[in-house]
Amino acid sequence: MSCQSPIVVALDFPTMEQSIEMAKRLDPNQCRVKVGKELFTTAGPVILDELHQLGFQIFLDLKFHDIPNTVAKAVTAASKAGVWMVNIHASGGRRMMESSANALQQLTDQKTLLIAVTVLTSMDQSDLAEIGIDATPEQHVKRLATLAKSSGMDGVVCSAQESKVLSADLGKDFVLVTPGIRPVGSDQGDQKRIMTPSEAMAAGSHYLVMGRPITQSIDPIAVLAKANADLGVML
Ligand SMILES: O=C(O)c1cc(=O)[nH]c(=O)n1[C@@H]1O[C@H](COP(=O)(O)O)[C@@H](O)[C@H]1O
Repeated sequence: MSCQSPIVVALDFPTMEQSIEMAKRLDPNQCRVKVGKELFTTAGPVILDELHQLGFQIFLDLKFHDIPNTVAKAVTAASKAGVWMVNIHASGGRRMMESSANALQQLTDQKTLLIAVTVLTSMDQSDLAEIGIDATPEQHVKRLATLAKSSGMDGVVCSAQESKVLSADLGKDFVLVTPGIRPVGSDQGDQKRIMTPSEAMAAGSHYLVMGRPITQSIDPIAVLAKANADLGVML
């Protein structure tokens, strides 16, 4: 049975041992997990097998961005590894996204959600200006998300601050995955566009990615349980 909670815990750890130790404290009925660049680079694909054996659905967050052929092959490999969700950069453009979506459609036995990253939640308008983008984060997210939808993506990664407008414009079935989630009182860190879990869900987010507020807290299980309870998740 698939997990009822929208929370995806980012296992951003420097070693396989630390990530497995954290995963064993978590419960696959209470969250999904995310494997990102740090952990995957250290541990390799075996981390996916280990987490699957513990019963978790996995978001493989490697944010692929390359020529269409290369990215299509990479998402195919991810899907064959059985991950629940994988992401690529929307700024790679239509052909990159379409070739990836087409490649996954060729696979009959596995449905992996294919999600496009729009504007990183660590960026604000001044960061966009510096890389030559003369738009607000919301304008640029809307533009990339619209392109992602028409290129066959299942959804996008954005900040929860954009969830309301994307949900209205692109429909409630277009999956919105939102990092930059900060419960009241938690440290913002390097994130710029943040929201609390309840606000994010009310805005239309489907999945909430939470790393440090859970994994670096004194009692990760308590923080996760409180977030689920605040969201009214029946476990
Ligand atoms: O694709 C992502 O998961 C992602 C996209 C984005 O725009 N912002 C973002 O923070 N992330 C990831 O989400 C996680 C957020 O972690 P915390 O800031 O510790 O909650 C990290 O693993 C990031 O790599």
